[in-house]
Amino acid sequence: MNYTSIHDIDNISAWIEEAKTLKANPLKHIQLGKNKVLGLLFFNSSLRTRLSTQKAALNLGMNPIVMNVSGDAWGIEFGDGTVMNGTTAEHIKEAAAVVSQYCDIIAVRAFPSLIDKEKDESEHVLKSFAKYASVPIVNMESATGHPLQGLTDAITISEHAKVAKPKVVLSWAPHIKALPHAVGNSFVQAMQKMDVEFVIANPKGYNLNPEITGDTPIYHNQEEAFKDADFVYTKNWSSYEDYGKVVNTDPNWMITKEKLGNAKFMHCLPVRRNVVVEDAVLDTDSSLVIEQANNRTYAAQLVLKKILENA
Ligand SMILES: NCCC[C@H](NC(=O)CCC(=O)O)C(=O)O
Ligand SMILES: NC(=O)OP(=O)(O)O
Repeated sequence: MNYTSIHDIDNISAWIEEAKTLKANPLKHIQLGKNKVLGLLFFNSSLRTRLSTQKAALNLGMNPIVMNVSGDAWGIEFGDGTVMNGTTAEHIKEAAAVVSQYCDIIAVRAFPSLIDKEKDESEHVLKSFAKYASVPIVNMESATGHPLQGLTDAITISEHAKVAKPKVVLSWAPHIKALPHAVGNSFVQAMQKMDVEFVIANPKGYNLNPEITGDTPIYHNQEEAFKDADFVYTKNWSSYEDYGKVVNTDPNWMITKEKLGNAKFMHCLPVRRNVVVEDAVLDTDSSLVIEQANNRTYAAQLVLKKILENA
């Protein structure tokens, strides 16, 4: 069993309930991962994913080993039949096979280029690991998805929902850099599986991949979208249409306390204060961001537990 996308969740309510059970008693399955090794390979920066996934492994009695692949490892070639006379020193065929001998599960973080849409959408890094590794693969944020985050967010919303079918808004917010679509995509996919009223708010030119958003309503008017919201999940992403470009930095899309009203604020972190969201939101009880980051441990622990049980 691999965990590479929100679609790998067969029954989200059951997964959420099991994650809550793990959270209540995190060390209950400390024997399950005994003598098993989790390899964490990072092609990009991380704070939460790197630490919470290790913590999850430790809670299951596994031994995590971590590598910053970009920079520390040899440059990995992903192309088939490439004459490797350039900057890459070893092929994914060898790298994945070798790492599989050291690890019982391999977790990978590899962000998109945001330049070559087709290549990013092919998920060539994650898929190559899945193809050439002989052990299960976990996605720690790939070009198009961040399913550990999406599962975390579903757990957090379930914990904080005060009504049977809460209204959840995914809102784009400004940022100075071109950011990936992965977090937004996985959040959309998670909410589509939940019993919530779900809408998206983003400026024109910022619609996410329509194959992912499907029939989820998209508003270009933030105020209208926020009406009666219980949860406002905020994230910047670059344009999908004009792939990887920053086509709008309108500060009026920043989340303020006034706009939020009684809704809870959510963000995957890291967040740029007073660009994406004002201090007045993050520094009050309206913000769930620290609790979300805590739930990363239990989402990862649930995924690792399911993989270990399947092995
Ligand atoms: N893993 C959570 C988000 C990671 C990444 N954010 C960033 O790159 C923010 C960088 C910055 O603010 O400089 C993203 O949007 O996918
Ligand atoms: N939310 C999240 O994935 O954070 P990191 O990028 O710090 O791992």
